[in-house]
Amino acid sequence: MSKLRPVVMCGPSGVGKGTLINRLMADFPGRFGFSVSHTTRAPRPGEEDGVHYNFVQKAAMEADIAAGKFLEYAHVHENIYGTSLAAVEAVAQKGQVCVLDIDVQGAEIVKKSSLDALFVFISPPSMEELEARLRGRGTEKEESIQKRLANAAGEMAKTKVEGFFHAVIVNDDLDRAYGELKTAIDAQ
Ligand SMILES: Nc1ncnc2c1ncn2[C@@H]1O[C@H](COP(=O)(O)OP(=O)(O)OP(=O)(O)O)[C@@H](O)[C@H]1O
Ligand SMILES: Nc1nc2c(ncn2[C@@H]2O[C@H](COP(=O)(O)O)[C@@H](O)[C@H]2O)c(=O)[nH]1
Repeated sequence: MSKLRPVVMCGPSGVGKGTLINRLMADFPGRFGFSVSHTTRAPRPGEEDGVHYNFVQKAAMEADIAAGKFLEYAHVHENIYGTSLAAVEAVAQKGQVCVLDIDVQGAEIVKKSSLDALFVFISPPSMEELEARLRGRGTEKEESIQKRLANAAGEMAKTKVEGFFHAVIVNDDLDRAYGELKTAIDAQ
């Protein structure tokens, strides 16, 4: 892996984006840097402010958006999520390849930005398996699971747009999917 573009990871909630990203970061220590997003959702048990997300109040995030501090932001599952310019810059400053885990709306904005990124979509093997993973993770209340499943179809529709994603990877077997992710990153 020589000089690499930032990697934008998309896919429905619960498909395994975070799992794949964590594996990539663990396998290549110091090579990749995670873009720590801002979100107005509440932290889950075990999530650390400034590590998994910057957890912020809605009014503060809206003020920062108005001040032009975000590369992209979107309303996702009834919360606001966004990538600050500072988050991407912090990774670049360390000489690392920036990895963004964002939804499709955010990816559309990044695509139009000056960030020349590799766009990867992670697909579930089936909706039943996606639901099983979301439930199995044990982080969401029923209402949130339903919202995330309802939004999944819209996210997956974007894979039909010719040329938007450089790679679409079905995360059925984790080892195989991870191998495909590395190949896609290497092939850019
Ligand atoms: N290939 C796989 N086979 C079975 N389970 C998997 C696989 N990949 C991930 N999982 C499991 O699915 C659950 C969801 O994974 P993960 O949290 O990485 O999803 P995500 O796409 O990052 O979700 P979100 O967008 O909500 O953050 C986790 O419990 C994870 O261990
Ligand atoms: N447009 C953006 N989407 C983001 C960002 N950070 C995360 N996300 C997406 O939100 C959903 C839900 O995440 P969760 O942590 O609540 O499960 C997920 O699919 C992410 O891809 C962001 O900065 N911008």
